[in-house]
Amino acid sequence: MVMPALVELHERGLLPERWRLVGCATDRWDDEAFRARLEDSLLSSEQGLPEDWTEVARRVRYAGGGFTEDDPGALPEVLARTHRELNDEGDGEPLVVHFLAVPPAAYPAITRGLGRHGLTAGARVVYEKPYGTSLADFEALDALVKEVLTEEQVFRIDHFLGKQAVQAIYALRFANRLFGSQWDARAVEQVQIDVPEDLDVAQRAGFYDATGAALDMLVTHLFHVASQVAMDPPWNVDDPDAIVAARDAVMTAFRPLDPATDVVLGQFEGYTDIAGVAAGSTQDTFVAARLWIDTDRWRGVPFVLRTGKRMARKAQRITLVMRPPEGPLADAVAEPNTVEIDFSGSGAVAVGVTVNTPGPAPALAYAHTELDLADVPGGEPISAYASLLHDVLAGDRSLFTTSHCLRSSFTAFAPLQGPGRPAPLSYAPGSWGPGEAERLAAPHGWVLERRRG
Ligand SMILES: NC(=O)C1=CN([C@@H]2O[C@H](COP(=O)(O)OP(=O)(O)OC[C@H]3O[C@@H](n4cnc5c(N)ncnc54)[C@H](OP(=O)(O)O)[C@@H]3O)[C@@H](O)[C@H]2O)C=CC1
Ligand SMILES: O=C1O[C@H](COP(=O)(O)O)[C@@H](O)[C@H](O)[C@H]1O
Repeated sequence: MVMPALVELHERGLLPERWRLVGCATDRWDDEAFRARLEDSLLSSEQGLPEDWTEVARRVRYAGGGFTEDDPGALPEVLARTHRELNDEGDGEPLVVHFLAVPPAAYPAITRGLGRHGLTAGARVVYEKPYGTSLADFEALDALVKEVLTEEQVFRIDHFLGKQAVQAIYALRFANRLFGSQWDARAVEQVQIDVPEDLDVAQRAGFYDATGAALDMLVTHLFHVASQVAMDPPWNVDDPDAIVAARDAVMTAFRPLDPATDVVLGQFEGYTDIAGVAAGSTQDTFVAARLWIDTDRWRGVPFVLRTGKRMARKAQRITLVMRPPEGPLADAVAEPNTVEIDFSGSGAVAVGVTVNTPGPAPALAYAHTELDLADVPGGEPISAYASLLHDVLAGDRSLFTTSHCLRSSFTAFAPLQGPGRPAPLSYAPGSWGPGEAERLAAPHGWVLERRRG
């Protein structure tokens, strides 16, 4: 994720003139071996190898031997050398960004190590999600991070907040009375945030079996997308503090999940046969949850969230299911109106409406239409990671999460990690997950699944 984003920024001229990438992992490769690995992974990525790969590769360094408090491996020495190199190339103190794209269990040792080995001065540190693995673990990590770093140095990333169409919600709501005036419990019956994935977990079985769908995706990405949909209007969309405050406020109103009635977990058949997955693992690879948000705007409206691996297809969609009409045609309407945001890629906005069928015998029909944001003239879509990495370099924190917000999301999530956690139900690979999840989206069902089969 990080390397393609860096290459994207480089190709668009959005990186500082003098930049370097220092990779750090346990393997004791040299720079050339690391470059070869990056080259392979870029070649097999959607983006491909940049035209000026030689120029990019020239800027890549590698520090092996891992990095912990007790043993920092080669990182301090390679960073010091790189620093000198950059100073020789021009004026101005280089900015160091430590990007922790590692499992959450590694954060405490790395954080302590950054402090102990003198690598924090003037640096920014990006923590991947999940930032903590439970409420207690989050609190411990948060206290440790605050001992070592100032809040201005910390960037807790959740790349779904950087997706273009997740950000496009502001324009939809706040620049269009048509949508903005309907964005509440009076008009909306249900909100669906549906992120099925057809992807397997075999490439990252160790991480995945220690994490599971609910921790990997629900308390992180899906809760954050829910907060973007549900937030009250910030006092100024151009003020990062206003956005952060609006997101924090709505997350405080997330009601703790009730696992007995509002959560269905699943595990795809064959999961425990994957190398790296513990024998008899009860880890979830699917989660569907009904979240209640106790604000005046949303009280009584279920937010139904769903994601899972090896499902029927990949999609990322927010659907506002609107309440039925009142008046003379109320009984003739077969399908609810929908306002939809496809937040994969550069995104799309769609509506489902009831229209008249043209012809001699007028009848009502349901029609669905979609506006691809990539077709908006002048658009130059940027990937979520590139956009967020650019924000880190610029020091813009509006799309990064705060401790307050993560405390609220782990508090709402906590019941699912207690004794009430339901056992995962089995589902067939290539399906939409356990049938039991259907009831959470009642009465209309999961819109994405119904429409696309
Ligand atoms: N994969 C994805 O699609 C996405 C992942 N993320 C997040 O990124 C992070 C990493 O995920 P992913 O890359 O899939 O996970 P991996 O299991 O593939 O781990 C990535 C790297 O972490 C290093 N690592 C593992 N354990 C430790 C440790 N104890 N100390 C130091 N380094 C360690 C490994 O280095 P080595 O091989 O040297 O041990 C490995 O190269 C997670 O927090 C995940 O939530 C976020 C968005 C998308
Ligand atoms: O963080 C993660 O996100 C990916 C999905 O992200 P996308 O933007 O590439 O669609 C998910 O597959 C992975 O399990 C999770 O760790």
